[in-house]
Amino acid sequence: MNPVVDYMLERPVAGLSVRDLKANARLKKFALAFCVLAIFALFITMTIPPITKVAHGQTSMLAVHLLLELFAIIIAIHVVTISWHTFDTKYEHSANILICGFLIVASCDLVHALTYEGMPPFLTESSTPRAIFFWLMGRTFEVVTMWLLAINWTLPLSRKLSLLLGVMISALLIWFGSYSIEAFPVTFINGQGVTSFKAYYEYSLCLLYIVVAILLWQRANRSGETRYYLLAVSSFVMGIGEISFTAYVAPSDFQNIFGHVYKVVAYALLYWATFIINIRAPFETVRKNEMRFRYMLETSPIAVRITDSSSHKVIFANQRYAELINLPREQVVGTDPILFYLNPQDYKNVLQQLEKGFSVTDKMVELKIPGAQAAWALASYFMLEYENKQAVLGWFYDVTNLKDAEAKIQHMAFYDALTQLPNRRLLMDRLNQALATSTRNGQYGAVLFIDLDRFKTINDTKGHEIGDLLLIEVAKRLQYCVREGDTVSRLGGDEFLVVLETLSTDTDEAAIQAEMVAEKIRATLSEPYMLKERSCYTTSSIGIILFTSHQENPDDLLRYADTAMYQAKTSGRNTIRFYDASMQLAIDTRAELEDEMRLALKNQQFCLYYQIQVDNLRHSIGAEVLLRWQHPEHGLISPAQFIPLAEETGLIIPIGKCVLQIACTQLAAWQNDALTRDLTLAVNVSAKQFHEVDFVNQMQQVLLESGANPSLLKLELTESTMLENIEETIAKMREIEMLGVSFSMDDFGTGYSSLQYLKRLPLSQIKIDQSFIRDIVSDANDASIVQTIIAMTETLGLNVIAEGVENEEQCQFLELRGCHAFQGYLFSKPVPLDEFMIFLNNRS
Ligand SMILES: Nc1nc2c(ncn2[C@@H]2O[C@@H]3COP(=O)(O)O[C@H]4[C@@H](O)[C@H](n5cnc6c(=O)[nH]c(N)nc65)O[C@@H]4COP(=O)(O)O[C@H]3[C@H]2O)c(=O)[nH]1
Repeated sequence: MNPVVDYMLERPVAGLSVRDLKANARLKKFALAFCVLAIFALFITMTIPPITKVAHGQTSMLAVHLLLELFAIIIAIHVVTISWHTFDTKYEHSANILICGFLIVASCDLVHALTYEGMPPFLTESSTPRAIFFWLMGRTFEVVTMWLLAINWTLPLSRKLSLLLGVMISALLIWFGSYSIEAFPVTFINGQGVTSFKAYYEYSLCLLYIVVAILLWQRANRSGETRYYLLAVSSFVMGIGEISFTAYVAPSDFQNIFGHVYKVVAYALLYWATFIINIRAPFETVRKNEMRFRYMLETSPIAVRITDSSSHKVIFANQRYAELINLPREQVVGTDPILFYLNPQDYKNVLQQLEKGFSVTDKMVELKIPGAQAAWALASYFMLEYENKQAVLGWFYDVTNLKDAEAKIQHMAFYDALTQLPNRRLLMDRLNQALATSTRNGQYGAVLFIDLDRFKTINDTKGHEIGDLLLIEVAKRLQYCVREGDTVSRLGGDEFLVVLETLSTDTDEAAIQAEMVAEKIRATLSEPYMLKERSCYTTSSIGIILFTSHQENPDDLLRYADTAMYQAKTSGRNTIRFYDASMQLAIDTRAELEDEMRLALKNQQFCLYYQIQVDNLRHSIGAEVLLRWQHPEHGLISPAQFIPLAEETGLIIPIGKCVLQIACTQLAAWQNDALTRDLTLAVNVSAKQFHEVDFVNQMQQVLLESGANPSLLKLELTESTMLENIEETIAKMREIEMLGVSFSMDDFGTGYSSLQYLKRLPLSQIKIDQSFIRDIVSDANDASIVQTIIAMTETLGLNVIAEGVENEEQCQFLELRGCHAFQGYLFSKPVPLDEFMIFLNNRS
């Protein structure tokens, strides 16, 4: 038998199992058919004249009657006894009614049989009216009992009191029927048959029986309980049987006997109903419960196993257990469970605990699975009696997937997904351990910070896929270069970190050892790579820091190694550098400066100085704006100190925007003053700023917002800025030129100074770098360079201006060579705006 299939049949549908529903449907058909048959039989009976005798002679009639009545009496007593014994079961609500009611019915029917005409005297003489009285009482109490049953009424009495009530009513009726029958209406007249009282009484009973039958039928439909259908049919048969008791003339008439037969049939149905209630139903419930539990076991996602506690062999296992240990179900029974434990001691300990009377719950066990990966289960064990044997019940909740997921999560938390190397978190942990070991044994350790040179270029030019493959290959090579106890990790991007342990106790020796490993790494990483059939090359810059005691902080060690790596990078890449404290100081200062610069921008500590530009007649022709940082602690800071870092960090972009805005606003303001109306303003623009994608838009916007005259604005770009991506630069310069803005090439002469490029660039002016001006009078070389530059600008039709003019000799020299614009301390140093305005006023 398959418990699952079996359970499905027993599964409740609207409170009833499929089986119950089918059985009820069958029973209903049977009941209805039975009722129709009973009516038909009655109809036939009623058409037969009443004189027909069924028995030959009085004696045989008595025997037949007694037999028929005995059957009913036995069943009535049966109902009483079964109800007595099932009083405490779920049918108890009807039990006390049945005890009391059917005890009266049984007593009445017994005395009815004993007082039947022709029977020997019982208490008094037997007679038909007496027998009829007990008959009518029996039926009356019977129909009332059934009615109470149909409406589910309960006698508020105990079992014993219900019995006592039944005995008392029975005794009262027997006494009345035996000694005071005269007080009861006449029911039978010899030779005439039953009286109309008796007939109407029977008709009333018939009606009541039928009403009760209907009520019971409705109850059966509502509850789905089979017994109510049977009780309903029983009541119906009893009811229509009553009609035949209205038709006989002599007690031995066929109709009387036929009525008794109906009663026997009705009682047979009653017996069936009580049998179902009291005998079959409990077994049925037990069977269903058993099936339900089996089903639960079979469909349980938890593996269940029962082992004999003496032989230790499996005596029961559900399907899930068979799946868990990867064996066909039929092979599981008889196996020794200990064979499946990865650590058999686990199971032995469990058995010991159980023997001591303890249960073992939620124990994590690892199971050996034939032909498969080991499984993890959360197991609980209990002692149990199973099929009369002492047994061990084991529940196993398969947590292999959870364990795998846990391992995966742990791996993800501590390992880099691309290279599978320990990540920063795990590295810090290992570094802490290495520091502790080093403190204990006094041996040096080392942190190697490895950064791939030009990895970004490889990534950009060859694609990220190749970049990823390169990182994976680098990880492999790094692991190959170190010992087993050392840690190789990836911090992210192209940065790797190696922690070397147990180096020498001597500093120099440890440094040599660390350098040897670093050199091996450097050489190995610079070997060519074949990635997706494409050859690829890279080198690495390695920074090293040695450590020896736990006083070192892992974060600091990483920072120092990073600094050393940076040092290696600035020393030309593909090199190794040990950490140097002065380098760290410089880096820290830089970092500090960067933070301060951001703050300065926020707090508007940047301001502009103006330096006059004049022509050969010393007339003011314009000015150059030069940035200053008014530091709250360090005073005025020159741009030479912060512009390079601002460029490196990108801060030059917001700073440059700010300069442009102030300069243009100032230019617009000058429009209203005759003294300044014609002055040009030169603004330095850094390469980063100029190459911003929307620089043209920025210019456009700043001009629009400020209202400055673009033709008076001059942007100073260095030669290197212009030559970086020359085509794009030219295009951009042309766009800006269209706005009316002109360009001056700053620091000319210090760079490439190619005539070919100069010709193509939309410049209006060239600014000779002050380094040539400084010694122009004394240095023939500088003099000839300046002369060439001036000649070149003439050829190209460009203006020329000399910066850093500090004395008259320099100025005259330049003038003589054809340079007619000057800027320098000879005229004025860069000064704040108010000073600049005073200066202009004084000059005028
Ligand atoms: N010894 C000497 N020096 C003279 C003389 N006349 C002018 N100078 C200095 O020469 C520098 C000329 O500026 P620069 O070549 O554009 O060189 C500038 C420029 O490249 C950059 N800079 C200044 N302001 C800005 C700015 O707003 N944006 C950008 N991107 N760079 C700026 O900082 C550099 C240095 O600026 P400063 O320190 O102001 O230095 C200025 C100026 O003070 C002189 O007769 N003798």
